Amino acid sequence: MEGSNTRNTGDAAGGGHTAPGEHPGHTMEVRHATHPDQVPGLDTEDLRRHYLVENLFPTGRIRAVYTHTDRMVIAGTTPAPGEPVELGTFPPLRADHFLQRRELGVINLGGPGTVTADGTEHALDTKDCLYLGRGVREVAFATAQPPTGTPAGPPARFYLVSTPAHTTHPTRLARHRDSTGIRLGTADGANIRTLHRYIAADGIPSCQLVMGVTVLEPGSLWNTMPCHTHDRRTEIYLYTDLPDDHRVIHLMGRPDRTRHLVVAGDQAVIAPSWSVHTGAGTHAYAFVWAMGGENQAFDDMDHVTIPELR
Ligand SMILES: O=C[C@H](O)[C@@H](O)CC(=O)C(=O)O
Ligand SMILES: [Zn+2]
Repeated sequence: MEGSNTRNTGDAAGGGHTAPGEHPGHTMEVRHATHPDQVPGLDTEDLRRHYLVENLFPTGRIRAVYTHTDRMVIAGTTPAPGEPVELGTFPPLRADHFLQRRELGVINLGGPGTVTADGTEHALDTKDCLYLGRGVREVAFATAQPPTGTPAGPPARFYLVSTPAHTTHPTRLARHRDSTGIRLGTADGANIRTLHRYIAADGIPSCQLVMGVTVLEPGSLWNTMPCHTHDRRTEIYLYTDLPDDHRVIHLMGRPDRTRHLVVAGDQAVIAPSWSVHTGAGTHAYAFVWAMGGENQAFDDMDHVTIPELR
């Protein structure tokens, strides 16, 4: 299959020049939407090329993926100590700045970090979530300096999810340590987990973005089982806190024609509205889930019973 993943860097779309606000090291890959009838004909590599996002957290620069599936953008960066990474803009957006027509959720998955938005610095610890609304112009990500005399810890690692926005909502921070979350699952189902809803109808207000983190208990392996689809929203899972030598077996596709992707930590999977999105790890893990689309009604799901899966 040709032409579905267009590399669209500053060079490709800008005719060799870099416009103001575009950072030469940053990249934005554009992925087209797919039809569910394509899935049964896709082999492992094709499935991964369309739905899996790897290498999302380069050091000192941003890698972004723009999917035409609900026009969600995901991106990641690992700022080197002392060298903030500016968001800027990307040629495929044809925007003066990233948030000109968009809103953004940011979750830090690494050590302590900061996000500076139009001059205001926000400190984000691991799993804290910052919402930036439409119209914010200057955004920079940094690894926090350790207090003098203390050795440097792991760098911050920022995961970004953005959707188009029709109006402005205020910047807001949700702290992981202040969130009690919702306990779900059973020991018999090997799926005890805590779901933290950050950007949502009952959380930080947004235009369409819904975003949070689910953390599995040690010994629990399954997320979202029984699983579901939601025809009014696309959802993207980013698996994290998974040791290097472990994987999540992620199920996707129409409920009666599933396929699987073998996913490592810090990789993301795009689930179009027709696709289930569930998985079992060879080890416990956490994942960031983010949705965009027609509504924000979290419970607007079509549940799939376990025997219905094929
Ligand atoms: O539509 C909602 C999403 O699939 C997730 O929020 C589900 C989830 O985090 C879980 O069950 O652990
Ligand atoms: Zn879902």
